[in-house]
Amino acid sequence: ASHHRLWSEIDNVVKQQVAWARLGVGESGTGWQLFAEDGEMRMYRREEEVDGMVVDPLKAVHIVKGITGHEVCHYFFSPQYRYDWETTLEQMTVLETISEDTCLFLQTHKRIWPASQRDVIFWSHLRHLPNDQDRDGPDIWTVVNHSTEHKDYPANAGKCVRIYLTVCMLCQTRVNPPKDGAPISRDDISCKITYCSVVNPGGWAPASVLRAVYKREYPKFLKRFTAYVTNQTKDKSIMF
Ligand SMILES: CCCCCc1ccc(-c2ccc(S(=O)(=O)CCO)cc2)cc1/C=C\c1ccccn1
Repeated sequence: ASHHRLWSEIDNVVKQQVAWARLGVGESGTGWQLFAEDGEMRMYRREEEVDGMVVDPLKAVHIVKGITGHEVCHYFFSPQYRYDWETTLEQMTVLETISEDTCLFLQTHKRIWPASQRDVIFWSHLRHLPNDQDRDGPDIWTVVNHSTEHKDYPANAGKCVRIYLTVCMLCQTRVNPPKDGAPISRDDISCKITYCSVVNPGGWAPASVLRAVYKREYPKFLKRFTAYVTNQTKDKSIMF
């Protein structure tokens, strides 16, 4: 693809995020704390503060039957579906379509009492990392969202507090080929999802409020999003 102005930053952040996402949450001693479980979904966080602000990294691992990593990343990346699954979204603007797999978004999220309303500007990049180079390597589809600046939307100029985030949705598709050589159906596929996020809430917000928001909103978000993809794809041919 023709390289654009953000290309080198995107390439570096994507490589770093893929490596980070592929690190397991290890033994309990590694500081990751399981805080939510639902069926195959496990959600972990680390309690970290920067300048007295909560910036708890989050890592979720989920296994969803009947969908592929390409489908998960397609519905996570594409702006036209976002209002269907992102419940805390108040306003989303595509500031720039940089290439067919890279966009610049401005989002305002609904105010969560007692904190003030937040907005965020981030580039979003969809990438397929095929496993052809190393035979047994995993075939990965990923979307990385990473905060950036935009000259027309300076931080904290309006009513919203600007937040900063890095998010990685990393997917690996598993196929159990049917014994009788029949064509692969949705019963023969599943997707292992690793969702990582680090959000700096910008201006001050009470640690208890932030941790309560994350504890409530992240499990809801991942369950709702994956159910959305399942529902959108169930009658469509498989997008590998
Ligand atoms: C006081 C409240 C401060 C936090 C507000 C907030 C900040 C960031 C974000 C957020 C979360 C996920 C993304 S994404 O994964 O890139 C997908 C595209 O939308 C982008 C933004 C949301 C929310 C507000 C609520 C909230 C918190 C978690 C999970 C879900 N909602």
